[in-house]
Amino acid sequence: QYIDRGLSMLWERLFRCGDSYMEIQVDEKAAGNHGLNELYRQTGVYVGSLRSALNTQSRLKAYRRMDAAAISFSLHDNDSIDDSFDGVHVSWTHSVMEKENAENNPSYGDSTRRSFTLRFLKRDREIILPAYLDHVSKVSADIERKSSQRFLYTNNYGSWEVTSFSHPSTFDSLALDSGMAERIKTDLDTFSNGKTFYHRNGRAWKRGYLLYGPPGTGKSSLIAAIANYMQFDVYDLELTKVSDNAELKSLLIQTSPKSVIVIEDIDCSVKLCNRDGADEDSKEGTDSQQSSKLTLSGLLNFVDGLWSCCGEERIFIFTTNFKERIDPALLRPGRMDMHILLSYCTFHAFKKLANNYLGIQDHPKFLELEEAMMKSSVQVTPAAIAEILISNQDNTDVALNEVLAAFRTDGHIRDYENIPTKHVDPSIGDENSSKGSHRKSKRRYFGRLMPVFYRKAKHQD
Ligand SMILES: Nc1ncnc2c1ncn2[C@@H]1O[C@H](COP(=O)(O)OP(=O)(O)OP(=O)(O)O)[C@@H](O)[C@H]1O
Repeated sequence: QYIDRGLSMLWERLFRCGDSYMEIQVDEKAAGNHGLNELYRQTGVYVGSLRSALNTQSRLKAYRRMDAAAISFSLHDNDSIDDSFDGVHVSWTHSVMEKENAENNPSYGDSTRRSFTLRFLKRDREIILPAYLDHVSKVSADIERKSSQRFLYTNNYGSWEVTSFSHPSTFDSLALDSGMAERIKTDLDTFSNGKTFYHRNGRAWKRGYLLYGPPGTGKSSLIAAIANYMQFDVYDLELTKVSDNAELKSLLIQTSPKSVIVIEDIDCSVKLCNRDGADEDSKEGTDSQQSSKLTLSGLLNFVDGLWSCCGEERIFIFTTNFKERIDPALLRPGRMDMHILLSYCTFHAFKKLANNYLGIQDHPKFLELEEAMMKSSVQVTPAAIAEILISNQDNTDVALNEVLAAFRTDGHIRDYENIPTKHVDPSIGDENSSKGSHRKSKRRYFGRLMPVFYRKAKHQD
């Protein structure tokens, strides 16, 4: 096999020797003994990810990084693989030379010298250099990010505490209105591919989403789905645990690029002072008041100020049950670019939940259900429907009858607009505060909200 391979490489070289080729060697070690060459490692990841690697290679190397969720592949020693970029054909060869051949070169101290060689026609050099090598670096960084463990950070008075993030929510599991998932995914894709656009227009490469709507309509689940779609880490910012603007800035600086920064229930997080640093009772803000407090202008700067650009490709997400209670300054484009209403369960969303929890795409009862949903004077959250379906997942008929009953019931009805505001004093921002216990119970019951049905609101967005 080795002789065959050697002969075919020799034949290829002889055959191509008349052509004007250019070769670029990417050594494992950086020139001048400066440690390992990052581009070598990235090339290994890249060539192993090429579709042709699995389809055409007769042998590959497999490995798993310490923090990686998936197995990766790389080229075997002295094998070659083809690739194309912008219509140009290139090939990579992974060469491994034993010490006898490498010992004349003092820069290689260990027993083997490994390198990748990129080969392409000289006339294509304008296309390949340096764009193709940049492409190799970018693709491999994306692959590594997607296959590695992701993290959920929560702030605790000035620093982030970290735990692994493995929320299962995806755009496929979410029950959303028709076309909404596609619209959000398109926006995320445009954002993700928009580095040049943002830089050319002098804008920070960040995007803000406001998710609003009644409790139990999937705001937290959508955040998890967005983070999973983008393969980003999540920073869950609890404003009640931020003592002042300086601390907010310091937390922001500690976040990494390619992350989602979330402030849930922004309307009830803290009683923010106005933009001048004065709260509603005292309109005369001073400099010292501003720095010793968390103010609205501190929060505005967090989302849109100079420091908000300290890490690239970041997504800010605010959630609220009451959009009208948020200061308009926070909501303007550039801060919250897309406002997404998550509302009560429509028939379209219900079918998704029925598929998720009962495994059915259609049922004779669906017609009756659709009619009941249209005529009903009550509205049911996806969380409540999900709860009914989970409790009756072994019996489809019972589950569907209970959903029908929910839309025909007069019991458990609340007026959504009458839910009290959950404002709390920032000075009591601990787990015993009403906000703290709201968030605590929300975390405890994540996915298990009590079924509460709401009367149809008179003025819905
Ligand atoms: N649109 C949805 N699609 C699928 N499941 C949903 C949806 N909405 C709610 N659920 C289910 O209900 C549970 C609670 O939803 P979630 O916490 O995302 O709601 P929320 O809108 O963030 O509520 P709150 O305003 O109280 O924070 C989820 O774990 C999920 O199982």
